[in-house]
Amino acid sequence: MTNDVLNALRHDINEIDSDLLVLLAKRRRISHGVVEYKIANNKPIRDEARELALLEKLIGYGKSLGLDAYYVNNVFQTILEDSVLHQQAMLQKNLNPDALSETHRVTYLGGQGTYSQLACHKYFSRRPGKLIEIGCSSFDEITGKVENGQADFGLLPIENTSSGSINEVFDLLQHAQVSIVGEVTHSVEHCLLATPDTELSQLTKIYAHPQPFAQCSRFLQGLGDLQHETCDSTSSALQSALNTPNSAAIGSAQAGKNVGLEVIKSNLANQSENHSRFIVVARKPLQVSKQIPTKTSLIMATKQQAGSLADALMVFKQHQINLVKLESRPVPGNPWEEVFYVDLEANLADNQVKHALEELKEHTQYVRVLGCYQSESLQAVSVNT
Ligand SMILES: C=C(O[C@@H]1C=C(C(=O)O)C=C[C@H]1O)C(=O)O
Repeated sequence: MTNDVLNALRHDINEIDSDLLVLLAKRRRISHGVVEYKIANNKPIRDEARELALLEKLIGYGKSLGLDAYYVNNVFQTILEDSVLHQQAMLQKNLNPDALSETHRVTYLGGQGTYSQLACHKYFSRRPGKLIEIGCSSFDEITGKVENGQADFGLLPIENTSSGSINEVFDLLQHAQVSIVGEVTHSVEHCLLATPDTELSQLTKIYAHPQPFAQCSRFLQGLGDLQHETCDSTSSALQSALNTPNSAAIGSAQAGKNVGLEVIKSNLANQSENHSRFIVVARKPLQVSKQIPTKTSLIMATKQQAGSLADALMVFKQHQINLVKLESRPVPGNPWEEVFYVDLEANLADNQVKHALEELKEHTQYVRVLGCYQSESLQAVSVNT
């Protein structure tokens, strides 16, 4: 094959890709139109029966065109997720017109190329307006900037599929005067990043934030006796690796590329599916439409007596409220006392949640609602392929 033939084929591929983008943009605009109907008719945003019918039809049609079911399913699950999350964000904007202004100042840990920045872009890409990013060097600084009005939103990682809950953030939520207004999940692909031509065997030191160290513990054990230096953020780990011979940092391939570091090993995390969930905090709570899946997060301290946690949890059962997370943390300054963080699959505006919170007071020393927000962990419809 000559170069000209290759170029001609690539030209055709480029044209098809552009056409696909035009069609995707058109599909998204039409799906935005559907929101108006759903608002006017008070219908849930998500229609799983429609999604299933659509996927089955597309998979069948795809087969007749020689496209395998797995491929068609994957492509359209991504399109549907985008469509539903965009519609939900539009509905939320409609309900809270003042919450997202023309510009939003968002603060997160570290700077360019950090997982926090990637999650921030993912969350705000679905929300119109100009993004002003403010990098911080600690979680305290993030909530501080939201509390004192220097930022409108803060992004905090709360849990990871490999390393579990991020205790520092749970502890911060006990006192910070902020409300949880959103969540976003982002896949985290840890790589070992070093200056060009550095070999794995030459490394004497690795820089990383404590979270990547925990999430890649098995890979690191296999490397033997290397020095580990913890950094405030992935951005500072990258800078240290840039300035120190025979060292590497743990971060995303993109973050490395941004600063001129190369990937010397990828897929470092203990679990191949490594995802982090971030919460979005603001000064004021938001209202969440009953037409979308919602989470309510609480913090509660049970009474110091036998069975008090079980009694508190029974309240949720009696009101048929599904609990999706329960985390306990010690109370600073009161050794052996615990507070519990609870995520409910429910809307604070629902009557059963209001009644449950009222009853919960009888079984607890205190209860505080941390926020009610749009749940972004969409469960994809399952289709036979
Ligand atoms: C667009 C709609 O809303 C959602 C998005 C869908 C889509 O993008 O095709 C399908 C069903 C709904 O979950 C709709 O109800 O038609």
